[in-house]
Amino acid sequence: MPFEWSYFFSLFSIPAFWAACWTVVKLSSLAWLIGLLLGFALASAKQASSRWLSAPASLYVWFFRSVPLLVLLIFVYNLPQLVPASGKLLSNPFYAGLIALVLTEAAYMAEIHRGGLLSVAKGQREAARALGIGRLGAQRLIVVPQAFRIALPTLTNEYVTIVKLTSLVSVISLSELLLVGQRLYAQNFLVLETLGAVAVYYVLIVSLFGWGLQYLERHLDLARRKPGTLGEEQLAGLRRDLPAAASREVQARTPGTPAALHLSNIHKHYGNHHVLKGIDLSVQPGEVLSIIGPSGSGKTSLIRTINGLESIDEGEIVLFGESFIQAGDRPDNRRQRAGVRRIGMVFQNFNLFPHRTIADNVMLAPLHHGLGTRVELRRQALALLDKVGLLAHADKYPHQLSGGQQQRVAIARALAMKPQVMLFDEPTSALDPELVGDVLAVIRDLAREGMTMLIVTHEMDFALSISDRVLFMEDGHVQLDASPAAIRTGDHPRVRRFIGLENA
Ligand SMILES: Nc1ncnc2c1ncn2[C@@H]1O[C@H](COP(=O)(O)OP(=O)(O)OP(=O)(O)O)[C@@H](O)[C@H]1O
Repeated sequence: MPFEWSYFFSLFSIPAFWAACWTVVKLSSLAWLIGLLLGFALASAKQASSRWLSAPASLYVWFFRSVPLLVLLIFVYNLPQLVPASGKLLSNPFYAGLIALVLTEAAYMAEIHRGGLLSVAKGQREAARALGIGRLGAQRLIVVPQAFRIALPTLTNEYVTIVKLTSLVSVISLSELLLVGQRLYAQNFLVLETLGAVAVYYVLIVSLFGWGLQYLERHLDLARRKPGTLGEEQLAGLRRDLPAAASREVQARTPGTPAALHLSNIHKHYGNHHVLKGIDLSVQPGEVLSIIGPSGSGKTSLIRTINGLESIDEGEIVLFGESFIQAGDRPDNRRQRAGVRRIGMVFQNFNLFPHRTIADNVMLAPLHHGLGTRVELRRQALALLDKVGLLAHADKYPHQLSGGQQQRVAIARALAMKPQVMLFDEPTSALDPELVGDVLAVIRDLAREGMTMLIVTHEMDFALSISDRVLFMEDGHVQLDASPAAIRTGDHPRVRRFIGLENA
């Protein structure tokens, strides 16, 4: 029997098919959208620290990924036999189909979202926390946008899967494409022609929406965004409008003012590993301290405890005379968060927010904390970028900058919160040697301005030239706390050997 081409083509002008197309589009889009939201809630619950959230979410995902959609469809459609009150909704095959699809898809999409959430680096959350941004704010501004971009290609693919799965809803008599086709070939037996047309309708829907979602993907792909460097004329125009970047009050060292930081008897364990063994330390306003010592001596651990990124097991940290961190504190509590806002942190790996422009990175935290209007804060951000020599790059994304430039943006980002103390955790360790100088120059300028700073560094010449005091740490203890001059001239063979002032 020859293929009936004229009949095949006539199927594209049948209103029932176009109505079925619309049903498929509505059903798939709603199932995708609701599944997307529900899946995200499930993924977040699955990652929660509370078992009361993670256990039910895991159970849901496990169960609904295991049940075949066809079984679920028939079950949901027949549920009114068991729960008559549900009959109003579920006797409509569209809603019964939608509910079954959402139940299944939410389980799949939860796993896709979870993959996205897991791939957002830990440093992103830490950077948010160091800027005083709470857990919810960090999720909304930093984690979710990045996780969504990562998950989008797989989520797009899931839309295609849903469109095809809607053909199963024909078993509960929804007039979607397959059922319209089946009704036709049951009368005329032109099975191949009819199914051929049904296939074409599906391909049409998948292609149209697939292209739409691919366009969205491309639009969100940061690698494709390449804003240029601003020209001299633009820079001159911008500078005319900028406030001075004096971002904080210089702390006067007058007798009687409380120490900027006072650490007493700080102990820290990682499991059985005793990393900080009773650190006592006072830092006066405007003082610059460099912390040096062999690898594993506890330098990074110490600096991370000072802004609450690590908890302490014993001791207390007092900030400008006010209790800030105590052993046994609930992490990220209100008192700590208020203190953290007074401390700026610069990380070894910069931890810039890759989905935001450079200017947005700098203004994100002050905007979140309501420290000014968007216009004022953008001007302040541009002034800070000018201060660190990066105004021309304000509208670029972090991936367009060198490591040294990224680190200078990270310093500007920390300064935007007008901190009273700055912490630097090996700020130049991840940089090529030729990029180190510019970052150190920015830190040196801050020291000259009187910023209170603690700097973990392996740059010995820098540490000796910039610091009021150098702390030498070894095995969780501060072995020496002395001025650079005292280290140069004093009898400290171990430290002098470490610094390279004496041969081993
Ligand atoms: N999150 C962690 N979990 C378990 N152990 C850790 C953790 N962070 C650090 N440590 C351990 O604590 C010790 C001190 O680490 P820390 O990073 O503070 O040393 P450091 O002096 O900064 O070293 P480096 O100069 O190499 O960065 C090391 O032995 C390290 O392995």
